[in-house]
Amino acid sequence: MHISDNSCCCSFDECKRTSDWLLSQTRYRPKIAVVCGSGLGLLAEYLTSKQAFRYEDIPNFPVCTVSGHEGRLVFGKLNDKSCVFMQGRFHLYEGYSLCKVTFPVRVFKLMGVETIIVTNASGGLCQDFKVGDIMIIKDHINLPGFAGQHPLCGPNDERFGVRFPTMSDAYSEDLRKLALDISSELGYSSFVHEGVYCMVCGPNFETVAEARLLHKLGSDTVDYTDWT
Ligand SMILES: O=P(O)(O)O[C@H]1O[C@H](CO)[C@@H](O)[C@H]1O
Ligand code: HPA
Repeated sequence: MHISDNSCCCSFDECKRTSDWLLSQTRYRPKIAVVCGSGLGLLAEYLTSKQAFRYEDIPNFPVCTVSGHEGRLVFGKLNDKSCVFMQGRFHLYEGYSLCKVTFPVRVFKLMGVETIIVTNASGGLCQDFKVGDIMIIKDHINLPGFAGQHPLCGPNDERFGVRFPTMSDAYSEDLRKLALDISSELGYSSFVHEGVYCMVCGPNFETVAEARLLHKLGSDTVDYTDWT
């Protein structure tokens, strides 16, 4: 059997090297990671006792090329819990491989992170949504994945996870409920929704026909990112 040499540029050892480096540079041992999407980097300012690393100073880390993504990994405390925030993420349309785009998630896993909260600035498809509304992702459609662009394609290293991961409960029901309950307590229910997120490659925004199609397929928002 011929197996093509298309090896992943972010092997277990490479991810481990980055994870070990970070753990040697910080006393934080976060169990929670937050990825800040476009314009949302300010979320990291809520952390106390911050320790920040510029992406270019972290071994093996990609760098941000998109405006609105500062390019820092910020460790700190939120309500006394250790967290790590990505101030800026990586996109396929920047020219990065999916391996590189998802590299930080693998590094977080090796650092001991158990919960990841991803945020993004996406385009609304649901007629009920208004600009600035917040949607909590309950499920997604990985459109590039249907066409073979999937970060889990290639040889599988079981140390990261199983070959065929189940996706029927990809987004924690408990965390979604918590977010909705808190939104309601805060009086935010009119602009906080739950819905289905669709990933595409970008970088062009969708045509009207494409937006209509994605909505008909069951998507409420569309964006270029949430591989990370
Ligand atoms: O998903 P985030 O990183 O928030 O960015 C979104 O916003 C940018 C376009 O405005 C694109 O990069 C799109 O993916
Ligand atoms: N499409 C994809 N990504 C986006 C959009 C959009 O309309 N708006 C912000 N990010």
